[in-house]
Amino acid sequence: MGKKRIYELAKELNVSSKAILDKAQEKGFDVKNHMSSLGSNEERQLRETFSNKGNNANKSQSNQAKPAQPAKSAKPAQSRDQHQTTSNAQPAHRNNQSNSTHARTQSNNNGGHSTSQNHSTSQSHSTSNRSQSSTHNQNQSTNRNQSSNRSQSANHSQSNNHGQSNNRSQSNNTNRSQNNNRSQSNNRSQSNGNGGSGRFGGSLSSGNGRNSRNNRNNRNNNRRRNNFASKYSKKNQRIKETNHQKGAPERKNKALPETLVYQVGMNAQDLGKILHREPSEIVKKLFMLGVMANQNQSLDKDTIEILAADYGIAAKEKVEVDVADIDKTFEEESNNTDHLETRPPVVTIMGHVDHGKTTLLDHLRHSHITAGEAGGITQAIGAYQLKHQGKTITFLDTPGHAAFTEMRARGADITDITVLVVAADDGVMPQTIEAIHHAQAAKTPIIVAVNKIDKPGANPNHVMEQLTEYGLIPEDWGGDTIFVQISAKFGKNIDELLDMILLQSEVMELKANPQQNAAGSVIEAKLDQGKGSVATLLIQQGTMHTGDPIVVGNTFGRVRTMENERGKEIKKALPSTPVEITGLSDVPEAGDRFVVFDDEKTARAAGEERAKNALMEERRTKNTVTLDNLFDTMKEGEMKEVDVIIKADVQGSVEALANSLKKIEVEGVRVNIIHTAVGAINESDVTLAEASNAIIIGFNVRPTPQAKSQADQDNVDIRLHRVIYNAIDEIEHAMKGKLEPTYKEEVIGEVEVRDIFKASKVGTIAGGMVTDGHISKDSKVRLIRDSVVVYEGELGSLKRFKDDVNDVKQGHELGLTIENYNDIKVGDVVEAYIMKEVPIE
Ligand SMILES: Nc1nc2c(ncn2[C@@H]2O[C@H](COP(=O)(O)OP(=O)(O)OP(=O)(O)O)[C@@H](O)[C@H]2O)c(=O)[nH]1
Repeated sequence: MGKKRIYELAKELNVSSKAILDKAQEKGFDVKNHMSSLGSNEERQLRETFSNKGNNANKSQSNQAKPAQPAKSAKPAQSRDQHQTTSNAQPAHRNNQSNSTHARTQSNNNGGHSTSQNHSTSQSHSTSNRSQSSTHNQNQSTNRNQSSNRSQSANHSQSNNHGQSNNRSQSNNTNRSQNNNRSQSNNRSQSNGNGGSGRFGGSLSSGNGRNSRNNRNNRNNNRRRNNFASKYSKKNQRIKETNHQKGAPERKNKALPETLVYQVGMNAQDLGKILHREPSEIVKKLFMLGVMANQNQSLDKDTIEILAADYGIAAKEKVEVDVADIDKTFEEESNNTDHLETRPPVVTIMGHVDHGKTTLLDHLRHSHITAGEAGGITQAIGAYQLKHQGKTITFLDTPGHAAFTEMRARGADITDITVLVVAADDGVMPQTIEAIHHAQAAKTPIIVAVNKIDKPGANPNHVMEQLTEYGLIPEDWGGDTIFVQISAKFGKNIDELLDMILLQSEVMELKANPQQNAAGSVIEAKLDQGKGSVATLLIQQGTMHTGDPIVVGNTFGRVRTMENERGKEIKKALPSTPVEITGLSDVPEAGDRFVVFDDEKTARAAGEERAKNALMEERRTKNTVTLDNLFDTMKEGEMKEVDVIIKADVQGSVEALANSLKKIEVEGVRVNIIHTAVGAINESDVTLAEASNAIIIGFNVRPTPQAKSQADQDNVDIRLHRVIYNAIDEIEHAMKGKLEPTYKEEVIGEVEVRDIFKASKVGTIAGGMVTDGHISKDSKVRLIRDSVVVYEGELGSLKRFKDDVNDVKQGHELGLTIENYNDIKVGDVVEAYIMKEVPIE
C-alpha cells in the first residue's frame, strides 16, 4: 500500500484537509500541504486523534469542558465561534479561529450579551449534552431544548457536517433559547448561502424560518468580525448584506453534480459553472485546501480532484480526443495488447524482373486453396490468403518495389515478411539489390527464394554467395537468413517455402486483438462505375463487420458490402484479412490508414475534418529533409541519422563516395547510406528517398525525366556532383549547419544534338534543337550521354544559322561548340545551366 496523502485521509475521516494538516504540523510531522504523504505511524496517530475526537464528541467530551479545567474550556467556545463566524467556504477550518473572535461572535449571536458572559456561558456548558451530539441537523425547536454543550460542539465541528456544527453551536448559547435559536439560524443560513452539499452543509434547508432576519443580521455581524475572509469574500458578503437588507431573496444554489467531469487546466470559473457554484466560493475552498489561485488560474489534476473530494463528489477527467487524428487512433488500436491472438503473416514477394515473382504468386494462388474453391478462381483484389498446414498466410500482390515503398511512404508498414525471389540462373541483379534495400529500410525479415533451380544453368550457391554481400547469409553459413531453393514454374519446394514463412511468422509472434474495432491500411482503391468507391483494405487489427462506421484516409462512410479476395460476400473479417469494401464517400489512396469508429456521427466528423485538413494542406511542401533545412531538422532533435541514396556512373565511384560519406564526423549525427547503385536516378530511388526522408546524391549521373518531375513534386532533394570532394563537403557543411551557398546552380535548358559538323578551325560543331527552356551564350554546359555526364565546361559559341546569338529558345534549332571539347555525338544532350547568386539572408 502506498503512503496516504493528507487529503485522502481527510476524505476518509470526513474532516477537512486543513484540520489534518494543522494537527499533523502540530504534532511536528514533516508535512507541507494537503498533498503531503504521511508515514504509517503518522497516519495512525492522526487517525487516533481524529477518531478520538469523534468519540469524545459523542461520549467523553465533557472532560475538556469541566470547570476544573479552565484551560480546556476555551476550546468549546472556539468551536462555537467557528460555526458562527466561518464563512461558507470554510467549514472545515473553524477550529482554527481565535478564541477572541469566537467570543466576540458569540456575543453577537447572543444578541448583545457581553463577551465575558459568553465565555462564562461556554464554560458553564462543559457538561456534555450527549444526546445532542448524536442528533445533527436539528431544527430550531430541538435546539432550543438542547442544553448547551460547547465542548461537544467544538469537537463535533471537526468531524461532522455543518448541520451538526450549526446545531451544536446553537446549543452553546445555553439558557437563552432565543439566542440559541438565532445563532442556529445564522449558521443555517450561512450554510444555505454556501448552498453546497457534503462538508459545506449544503444539505441544510434554507434559513427561511422566523428568525431568519435576525439570523442574517447576526451573520452579517459575524462576518464583519471574520478576520479570515479575503478581500473578495468580504466584497461578496457586503453585496449579500445589501441584498439581505433589501430583502432580496437568497440565491439558491443548484445541486452539485454527482461527478465533476473536468479537464486539466480548468480554472475556478470553469469549475464553478460545472458545480453550479460561484467562482469565489471555489477560490475560497481552494484557499482552505492550501491552494492559492485566482478565478482565472488553471488548476492541475490533483487540485481539481481534491476540490471535488472536498465537495464530496467524484471527479472524472475528460480527455479531449481529436477524432480526426486517425493515425493516433490507429496506433492506439495497434498497440492494444488485450485479447491478443495469433494472426496470419502478411507477405510481399519482391525481386528482379523476370526472376519469377508472378509465376510464384500464380502457383500459390492456384495450388494452395481449399479443394472446393479450386478451378475458375479469379482473384478480385490485390491480395489473397492461402492455407498451409491449417494456417493462413496473406500475400500482397504488389508488383514492383515502388508500390511497396509507396505504401511505406504513406505510413503503411503492412508487410511482415518479404520473400525475395532471385533466379538461380541469373543471380543478383540491380532490382534484387533494390528490393533488399527496400525491405531492409522497412525492417522486414527477408526469406530468399532461389528460383528456377530446374534450369540447366542454375547456380543457387552463386546466388547465396552474392547475397552475403548484402548481409543475407544462410543459416548453414552462420547467418540467420532463410534460403529456399524453388522452382516456381514446376512447384518444387513451394511447401518448404510456405513452411519457412510460417516458421518465421511464429518467431515473430504476430498477434492482434480480434475483439476490438478494426484498423488497417488501404492496399488499393478505385472508383467503380456501378459500385462507387471500392477499396481493398488489409485489416491489421480488430475485426471488421459490415455496417461498421469507418474513416479511411480522408474519406469516411459505412462498410456497405465486404468481399473476400475471391469476390465472396462476407459479414466479418479478422486481422490480416484483405477485403474489398464499398460504402465510402470518396476514393482513398493506397497506403491510407483506416479506423472503424463506434458510431457513424464520430466517423463522419472525423472524415470531414480530415478531408478539410487535406484540402488545406494539399500540395503544401512536405517536411522532407533537404540540405538547406538539414541543420534545422537536426537541431530540433528530429533526426540522428542522415539517410542518403548514392547513384553513380561506376561502382568504384559509388564505393568511394559511400566510404567518404560514412567517415564524416559531426557530433550526434551520422550518415546512413540506405541504397547505392550504378545508373541514372530513377523513380524508385525517389520513392525510396521520400519514404525514408533521404537525400539522393547523383555522382556523374542525372535523374530520368520522370524521376526529376517526381522529385520536384515530392520535394525530394537530389544533389548532383562530379567531384567527390564537393559532395562530401556539401553533406558535411550541411550537417554542421554551415551550408551558406552564395551561388546555386540553375538548369535553364536542354539541347538535343541531332547533327555533328567537324570544322578544322573550331572543332566539333553540334547542330541541334532546344528541347527545353533556353540556352544563352554565357551559360555553362554539361554533355550528357545515356544519362551519364561525360563532360562539363563552358559554351564555346552559339549560333542560329550563321549568326552568333546570345540566346536560343525552346523549339529553335541552333549550332554550338563546347570550349576545349570535341567528342560530341548525335543523341547527346547538352544541359545548359547558370550559377545563380543566392542572396544571403
Ligand atoms: N524454368 C523456369 N522458368 C521460370 C520459373 N519461374 C518463372 N519462370 C519463367 O520466367 C519468366 C518470368 O517469370 P515471371 O513470373 O513473369 O517473372 P516476374 O518476376 O514476375 O517478372 P515481372 O512481372 O516482369 O517482374 C516466365 O517465362 C516464367 O515462365 C522457374 O521456376 N523455372
